[in-house]
Amino acid sequence: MDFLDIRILDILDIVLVASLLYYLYNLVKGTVAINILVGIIIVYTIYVVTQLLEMELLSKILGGFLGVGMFALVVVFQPEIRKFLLMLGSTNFNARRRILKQFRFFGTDSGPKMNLEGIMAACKKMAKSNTGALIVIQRNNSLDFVKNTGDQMNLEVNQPIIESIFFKNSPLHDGAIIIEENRITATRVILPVTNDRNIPLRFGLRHRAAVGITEKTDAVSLVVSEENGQISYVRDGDFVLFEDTEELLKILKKDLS
Ligand SMILES: Nc1ncnc2c1ncn2[C@@H]1O[C@H](COP(=O)(O)OP(=O)(O)OP(=O)(O)O)[C@@H](O)[C@H]1O
Repeated sequence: MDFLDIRILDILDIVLVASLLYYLYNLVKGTVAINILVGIIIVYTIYVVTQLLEMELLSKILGGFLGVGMFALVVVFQPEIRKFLLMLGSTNFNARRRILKQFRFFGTDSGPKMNLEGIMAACKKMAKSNTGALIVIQRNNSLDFVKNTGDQMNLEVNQPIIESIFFKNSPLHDGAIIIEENRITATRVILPVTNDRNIPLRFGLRHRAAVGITEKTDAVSLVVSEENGQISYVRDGDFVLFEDTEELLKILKKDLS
């Protein structure tokens, strides 16, 4: 049968469309654009149904609307399209390296191992003393576009360094730090803040910034609240729940392996 004749290219086609939809969903999640997207999907579904039922007039009207709508979409989604292209263009080569690592026979490690124990120990200590902190760990997408808002650094990650950066009287304590490949590459970074209205009001700008960067990129962020010493972990624009710091360390190791 013809439809069972699936080629490798068809599978690749499906995977590419699925990843495009995933990227798109990540971009519009939590913004008003999601409502517009749902509206378009509804109009398009009605259009397909009217075509199948051969309802000439309605399908012509909807077809015309969708045709003109394409141009309107570019205008309405201009910020999202810009972010999408930025995200695609800034994907660095760590992902490819990681995939290759999976296939490597003799498992020689590429790149330095992340000192997650040091980061967690620092977070625990800062949580005890109610020291606010915002740590962003880069994964595959480059964070260069936010790094430029802060000071470039090149420090190896360890507990005392992180604690001294966020120490209340330190000139570097404001904003976020960026960690890539076990090095702190920027401090005092200003992150994009999420527009998500579902985030509880008790969370201020530090938490909203942690969510914002993980919505726009695949980075993960750790927040220590200055107000109550609570540690939060944010991934893909959502707060990840955990019982204690031991469990959080395990989740982090899994996400960053
Ligand atoms: N866009 C941003 N990017 C990076 N850091 C930010 C941003 N906005 C705020 N911060 C940092 O968060 C700090 C505290 O902000 P705010 O009190 O609103 O956060 P919060 O989420 O209530 O956190 P906390 O529980 O620690 O008070 C600021 O002093 C600043 O260092």
